[in-house]
Amino acid sequence: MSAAPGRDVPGRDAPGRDVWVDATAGASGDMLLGALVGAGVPLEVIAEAVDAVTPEPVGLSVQRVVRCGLAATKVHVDVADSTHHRTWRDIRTLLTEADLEEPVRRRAVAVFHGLAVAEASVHGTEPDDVHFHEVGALDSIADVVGACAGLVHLLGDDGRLTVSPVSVGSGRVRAAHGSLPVPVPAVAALLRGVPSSAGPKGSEGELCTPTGAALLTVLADAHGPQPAMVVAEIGLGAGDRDPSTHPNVVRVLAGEPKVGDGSSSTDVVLEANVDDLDPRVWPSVLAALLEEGASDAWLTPILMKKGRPAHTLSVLCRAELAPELRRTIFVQTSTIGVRQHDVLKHALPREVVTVSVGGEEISVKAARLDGRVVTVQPEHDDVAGVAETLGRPVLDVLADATAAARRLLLPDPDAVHTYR
Ligand SMILES: O=C([S-])c1cc(C(=O)S)c[n+]([C@@H]2O[C@H](COP(=O)(O)O)[C@@H](O)[C@H]2O)c1
Ligand code: NI
Repeated sequence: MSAAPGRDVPGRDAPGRDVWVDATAGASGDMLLGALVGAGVPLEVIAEAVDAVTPEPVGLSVQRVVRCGLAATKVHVDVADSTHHRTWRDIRTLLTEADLEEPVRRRAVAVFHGLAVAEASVHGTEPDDVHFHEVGALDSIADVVGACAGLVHLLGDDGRLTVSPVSVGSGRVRAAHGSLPVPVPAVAALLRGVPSSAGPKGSEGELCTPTGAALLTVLADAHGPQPAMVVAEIGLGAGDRDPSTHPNVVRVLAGEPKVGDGSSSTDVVLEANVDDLDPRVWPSVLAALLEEGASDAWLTPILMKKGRPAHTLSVLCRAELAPELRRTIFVQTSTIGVRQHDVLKHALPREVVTVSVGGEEISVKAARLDGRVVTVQPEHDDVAGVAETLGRPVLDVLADATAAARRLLLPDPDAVHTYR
């Protein structure tokens, strides 16, 4: 199998939006498509990705509908062979050979892989051999690929996807194997470790489908209430059902991450005092914590009880990462206790630009206050690498990179007090 030439979306200076998906009324693939279109994703973006994957034509159309009094968007997916069964192997081949943007392909493969693992675990088979039944039909491929393309369009290169607690419904539902309990087994497996509940009072039936659960869990960067953001677009996506108990819609809110005043920061600091760890281990502990998403990790020398020299390990991270990072601390150090404090973090909006020194590229991080650049910092690893390549002192390359970045970003780069 040869991979199609993937497209890395070159030159798309994606102004990444953060996205919050409200799945408190459940979610399915087509509801997510509707919500994405409602939030401003052009239908052509979704159609182009779906056409690249599906072997037979898939028709997509948009309808304005009302669900329990709320105006919403319904995306209809029209296919000819909606009962065709495919294995995960078949679908992986379709995705691998399709002319898709790489970020879309990566996500679609991950979502189907998540579905295959969940189905295999509940049916006692191997993921590669999972027959997707309803989920393998063209319309479900369209749901997954279309939703991935829509999300990539909104998120850009650096947006974050947060998903609310997921409502699953209650009762039983008819599927290929007869009547299944809700949440259906694949949904229950996919939602392991993620907040979920039955959902709106009085609602019956399947609110979250396996496709919806896979999209939400595999693609989410975080789970929780709406993060601090300046909302720009709102989309409500409808499915087929319109119960009287609640508006049966998924909501997508997209906007700018709210940074700059730190007023609703959800960061935490994890801390432990450690006096009995082989000091040679610390560098790999810090590296592992940073690799797993910590914003910063550091050691402070301290003098502990009984006059013992020791270290305080401090880890700054987003609140949702705390459980995983705490686990890493317990596994990789000798501590048997970890403290946790909430911290208010004031973060300036930052951007990364590329400058050239001696024909070599160096990334430079710049931060703005009230729209004006207040600091430029060349990435030290880049500087050191370029210094080695050019056979020049690191300090010289650092000075050249800083000067180049100042020329690029500052109105008067030579002024002594340019930043004020
Ligand atoms: O056919 C099978 S094996 C099947 C298994 C499961 C499990 O949870 S296991 C669930 N279902 C039902 O199929 C439809 C598919 O929904 P999608 O929108 O995700 O395609 C849904 O009603 C599931 O409950 C089928
Ligand atoms: Ni199943």
